[in-house]
Amino acid sequence: PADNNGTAPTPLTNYLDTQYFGEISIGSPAQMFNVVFDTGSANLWVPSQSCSPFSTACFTHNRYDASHSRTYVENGTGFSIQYASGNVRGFLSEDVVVVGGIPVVQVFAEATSLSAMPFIFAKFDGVLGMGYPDVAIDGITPVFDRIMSQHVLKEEVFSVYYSRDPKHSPGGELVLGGTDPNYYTGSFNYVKTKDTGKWEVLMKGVSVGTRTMFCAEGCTAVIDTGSSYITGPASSVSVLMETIGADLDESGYKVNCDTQYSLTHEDYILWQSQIEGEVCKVTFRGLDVPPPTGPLWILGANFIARYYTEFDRRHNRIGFAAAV
Ligand SMILES: CC(C)(C)OC(=O)N[C@@H]1CNC[C@H](C(=O)N(Cc2cccc(Cl)c2Cl)C2CC2)C1
Repeated sequence: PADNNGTAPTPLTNYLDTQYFGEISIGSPAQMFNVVFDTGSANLWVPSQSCSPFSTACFTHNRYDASHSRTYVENGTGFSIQYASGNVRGFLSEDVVVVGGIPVVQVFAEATSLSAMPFIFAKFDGVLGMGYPDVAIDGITPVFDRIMSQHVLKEEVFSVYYSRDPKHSPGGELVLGGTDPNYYTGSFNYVKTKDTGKWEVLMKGVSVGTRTMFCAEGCTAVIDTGSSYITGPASSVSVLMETIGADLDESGYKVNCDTQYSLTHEDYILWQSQIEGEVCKVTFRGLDVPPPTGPLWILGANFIARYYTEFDRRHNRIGFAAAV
């Protein structure tokens, strides 16, 4: 349950600074799942026991077994999500879901097919969407809305800390109902959400040093805890990468590791040791989202790792503070 000051923390695991996930349970007795708490979506789905044996991505993850839960309620409505990078198909079920110790009766999707790309790379089992109900597929009330209607939280907010060091424990923390002062310094700077219904803000510009290079007249930025990187219109990102001397190859932008960056490079350079030696990946990606949704920038995990973020449903605003 929410602890005595009306907040409920969930520790997160940091996998390679690109996937941050925490544990929830579904069913009675509890079946445990690792989920990404994704502000860019608003549905809960986990792999299903009745997943096709040919779906590798399904088979290498924890699967929900309705027949082993005494609180399972059948629904059966079809469900599918089309991601940019893949898709999830299945059917709806209802059961008790426990997040941060708070139980809710929740309609969620049992995934019976998960596209190999990208889910074979996923260390998490499923996704718990923390977006607004407007984004929810099949009009399902999202988990956080079910928790808010229980009036157990001190504030109708949730906050996210993502560590920047895979060795740091915990790798991050989600707090329902408040913030965790252990993970930020200074005060919050609040930004109104663009039009309520999505965790997106009006970004006033993208600058390198003191020079505003893009979005000078304002553009949309999604604050997306479920995305690994910062993405922007491909043309803008390619100019940005040129400025920092990065080259593009099939796996994204790279720079050589000993180039000094006047800009806080640790915020967007991901050092990885690979077979062929050390590789420094730039965590910016070009991604052209077609209108009307796009063009937009997506500020993902590496942005959130730099700025402790509070998502405020009461005031439809997002707060940023310097992460420790
Ligand atoms: C329109 C709608 C379907 C709601 O859009 C979304 O749901 N949009 C989601 C927005 N947030 C990121 C989501 C995403 O890309 N992944 C895949 C992913 C991300 C990082 C690392 C890995 Cl390995 C993977 Cl598989 C889900 C896991 C969160 C899509």
